[in-house]
Amino acid sequence: MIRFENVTKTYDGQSKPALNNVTVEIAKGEFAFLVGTSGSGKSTFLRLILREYLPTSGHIHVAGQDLTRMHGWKVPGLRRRIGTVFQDFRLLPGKTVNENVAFALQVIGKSNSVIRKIVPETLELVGLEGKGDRLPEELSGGEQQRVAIARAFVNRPAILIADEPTGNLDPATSVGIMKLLDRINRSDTTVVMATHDANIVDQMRKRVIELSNGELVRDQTKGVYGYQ
Ligand SMILES: Nc1ncnc2c1ncn2[C@@H]1O[C@H](COP(=O)(O)OP(=O)(O)OP(=O)(O)O)[C@@H](O)[C@H]1O
Repeated sequence: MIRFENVTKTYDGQSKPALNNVTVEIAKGEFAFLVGTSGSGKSTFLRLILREYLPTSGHIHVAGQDLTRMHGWKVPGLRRRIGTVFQDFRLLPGKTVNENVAFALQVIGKSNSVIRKIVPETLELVGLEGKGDRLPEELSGGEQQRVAIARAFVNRPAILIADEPTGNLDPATSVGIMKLLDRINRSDTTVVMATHDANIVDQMRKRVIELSNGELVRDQTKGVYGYQ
């Protein structure tokens, strides 16, 4: 589903690469944690999957397409197949939960009747039934992250990318969010999650890919966080 072949990414004006000759493959339906100290290249890895940047060298294949050869007009189609969740939720303020989730369907041209059916189904899936008319600012952090996950998943993407999704949440709330991501993964969605949350990684025992100074230094099935 995601394949990096000798991928190096050096940002403009930098001498040191943010990612250095990374080769890795994440299969359809897998759940992979991306760990590493601050600045090790995790966000760069995720942004390359979304084709926010092209690699400086190497090749990236996502959902059967070679991103280095992909025409720019195809990028929105690629991103429709990838849901994204971030530490800071990134919900639209002043829009209700229903509107936040519906927005993801409106931009891809789904009809109102489809939206009226799918939005409540997805809110129920993430445990927010009955909260569709609330505003994000009226919800707890954990609930806001559930809205963000509903919005990321409402279009049933092939891949879900999560960058520190539990970074702003307390441990108990984080466990709830991880159960939800696990459930989404079991519905055959490939999940790649960058995290600094050692407890979560140690509890979940999923694949762990570790970056250090832009290099892939560990790739472990049923892995642990593994460093301080
Ligand atoms: N837009 C950019 N321009 C220049 N350098 C960048 C840019 N984005 C990231 N970098 C650099 O690339 C390296 C990797 O950064 P990246 O954000 O991928 O790390 P990270 O592992 O996600 O860190 P964190 O855990 O703090 O989010 C760092 O040295 C960073 O300073």
